Amino acid sequence: MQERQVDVAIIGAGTAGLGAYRAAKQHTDSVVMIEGGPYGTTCARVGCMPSKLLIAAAEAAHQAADTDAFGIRINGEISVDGEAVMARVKSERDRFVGFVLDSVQRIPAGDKLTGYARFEGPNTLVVDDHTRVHAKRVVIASGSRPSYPGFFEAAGDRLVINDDVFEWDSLPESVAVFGPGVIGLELGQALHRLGVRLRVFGVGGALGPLQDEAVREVADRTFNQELYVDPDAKVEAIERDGDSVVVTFIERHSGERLTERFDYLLAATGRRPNVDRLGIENANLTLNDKGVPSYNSFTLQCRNANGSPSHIFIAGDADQDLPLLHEASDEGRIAGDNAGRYPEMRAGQRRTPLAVVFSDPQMATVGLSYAELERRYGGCDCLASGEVSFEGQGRSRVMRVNKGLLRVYAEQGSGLFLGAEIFGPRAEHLAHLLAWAQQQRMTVAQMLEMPFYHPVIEEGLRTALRDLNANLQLGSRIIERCMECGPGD
Ligand SMILES: Cc1cc2nc3c(=O)[nH]c(=O)nc-3n(C[C@H](O)[C@H](O)[C@H](O)COP(=O)(O)OP(=O)(O)OC[C@H]3O[C@@H](n4cnc5c(N)ncnc54)[C@H](O)[C@@H]3O)c2cc1C
Ligand SMILES: NC(=O)c1ccc[n+]([C@@H]2O[C@H](COP(=O)([O-])OP(=O)(O)OC[C@H]3O[C@@H](n4cnc5c(N)ncnc54)[C@H](O)[C@@H]3O)[C@@H](O)[C@H]2O)c1
Repeated sequence: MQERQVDVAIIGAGTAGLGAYRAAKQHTDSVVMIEGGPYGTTCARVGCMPSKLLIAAAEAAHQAADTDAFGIRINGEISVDGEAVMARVKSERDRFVGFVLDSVQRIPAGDKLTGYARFEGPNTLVVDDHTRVHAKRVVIASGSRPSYPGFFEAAGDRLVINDDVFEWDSLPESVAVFGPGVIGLELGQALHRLGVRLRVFGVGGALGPLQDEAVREVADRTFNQELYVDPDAKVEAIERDGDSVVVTFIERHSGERLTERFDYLLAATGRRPNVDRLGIENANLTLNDKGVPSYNSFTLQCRNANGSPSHIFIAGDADQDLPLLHEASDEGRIAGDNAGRYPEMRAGQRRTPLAVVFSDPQMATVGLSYAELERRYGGCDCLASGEVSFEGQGRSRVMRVNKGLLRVYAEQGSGLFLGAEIFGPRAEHLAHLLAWAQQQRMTVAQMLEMPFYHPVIEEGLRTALRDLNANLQLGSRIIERCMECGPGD
C-alpha cells in the first residue's frame, strides 16, 4: 500500500470534482483528485448531453410528421433510422466527452489517482487496495446513481437505466418507462417520437418537477394527448418472459387490466447520492436521516458529529440538494476554494433556483418550489399568483406550439416577484428571464416596465405578470385583450 500526504483530496472527477480541483489549486499545489469510474463526467457521458441529442432527433421526427397543418405535404413515408439516430447521439456525445478528457489530460499525472476512495478516518482515505491518502482537507464530489425498487430486478437484464440507453446501437421496438420524473419524461417522450412503443408509469401523481396543481393538471392532460403517461399507475406485476418484460397494469382511462410485453424496463425512479459506499461513518460527520452529511450551503463545509465545522466539504449531486449541472459546477468551485483556503472560509454566491425539463412542451421551475412558497407565504394569504394559458397566445399559435400554462408568484404588499412554474413552449428561455428578474429582486411592476417585443412568446409572460399585478391589487385587471400590443398576447 502506498502512502500519500496531501493538503486537499477530492473524491470524484465529475463536474463538481473538476471545479473543486481547479479552485483548490489556486491555494496549494498539494491536491489529489481520485476517480473510481470512467473520466468524462456524468453530464457529458450519460446525462445532459446524450439525452439532449436523443431529444433533438425526436424533435426532428416530430416536426417532419407535423407539417400538414401548415399546408406542407411531405410525399412519402417518414422513417426513423434507429441506427443512424444512435450513431449521431454517440458520436456527438463522444465529442463532448472528448473535451472533458482533454482537460483531464492536462492535469499533472501526480494529481490524479485511479480507484474508489473510502474514509478510513476523518483525514485518511483508502483508494482501492493500493494507496492510503492522508489529507488535511477532503472534498466529497462523488455524484449520484439511479435508484429503483428491488422488484424491478424481475426484469433481469431487460432492466435498463439511462446509461444503457446511450449505449444502444439501434432503437428497440418497445419500452416500459417507470418514473414520470425528469429523466422518464425526457427520454420517454423522445423514444416515443422516434417510433418506440411506450408507456410511462408513475406513483403518487408526481409529474416532472411540477408542484402547482393547476400546471401539473395541464401537463398531464397534454402529455396524454400524445403518449400514455400514468403518474399514479396501478402496476400489478412485472415479470420476465423470454426476451421480454411483461407488465400487468390497470389502464388509467378504461380501467381495464392489461398485460403487455416490452423489450425493456427503463428505471427512471430517481437518483441517490454516492455517499453510502464511502465509509462515511468513519469521517466523524453529522449525517441526516438519508445518511448524507449535513453542510452549510454557502461554504459547502460539513459538520463534525459534535456540530463543530469539519475539514470535509461536499459538492454536486453527492449532497442531494439541487442535483443539476450548473449547481454542481458552482458548488465544486466553492467547496474547492474553501478546502484550499481552510480554516478561513468564504461564503460562495448561490443563484436563484432554476430547473428546465426538455420535454415538449418544456417544463421549468424558478425560485423556491411552489410547496415551499405555500409553506412560507400561504398561511397569511401573502402569496399572490398570476397565469397565462398558451392556447390563445399569439406567437405560440402562429408556430402551433400553443399548449401549456405558466404561473407566476409574488409577495402580497411588496409585489416582490418570487418564482414561477412553467409548462409551455420555449420554457427554457422564459425561465431564464424570470430567474434573472428574481435574482435581481425585482417587483412585478418593475418587470412590467421592461420591453416586450411583438409578436413573441414573452408577450404571454407579460399577460401572466399583468394578471399577477392585478391580483396583488397593484394594477388594473385585464378586461379585454391588449389590442395596442397586437392580437393574442
Ligand atoms: C439522464 C440525465 C440527464 C441530465 N440532464 C441534465 C440537464 O439537462 N441539465 C442539468 O443541469 N442537469 C442534468 N442532469 C444532472 C447532471 O448530470 C448532474 O447534476 C451532474 O452531472 C452532477 O455532477 P457531479 O460532479 O456531482 O457528479 P458526476 O459527474 O457523476 O461525478 C461524480 C464522480 O465521482 C466518481 N466517484 C463516485 N464514488 C467515488 C469514490 N468512492 N471514489 C472515487 N470516485 C468516485 C464517479 O465515478 C463520478 O465520475 C442529468 C442527469 C442525468 C442522469
Ligand atoms: N433537464 C434536466 O435538468 C435534467 C434531466 C434529467 C435529470 N436531471 C436530474 O436528475 C435527477 C434525477 O432524475 P429522475 O427522473 O431519475 O428523478 P425524479 O426525482 O425527477 O423523478 C423520479 C420519478 O419516479 C417516480 N417514482 C418513484 N418510485 C417509483 C416507482 N416505484 N414506480 C414508478 N415511478 C416511481 C417519482 O414519483 C418521480 O416522479 C433530477 O432530479 C434532476 O435533478 C435533470
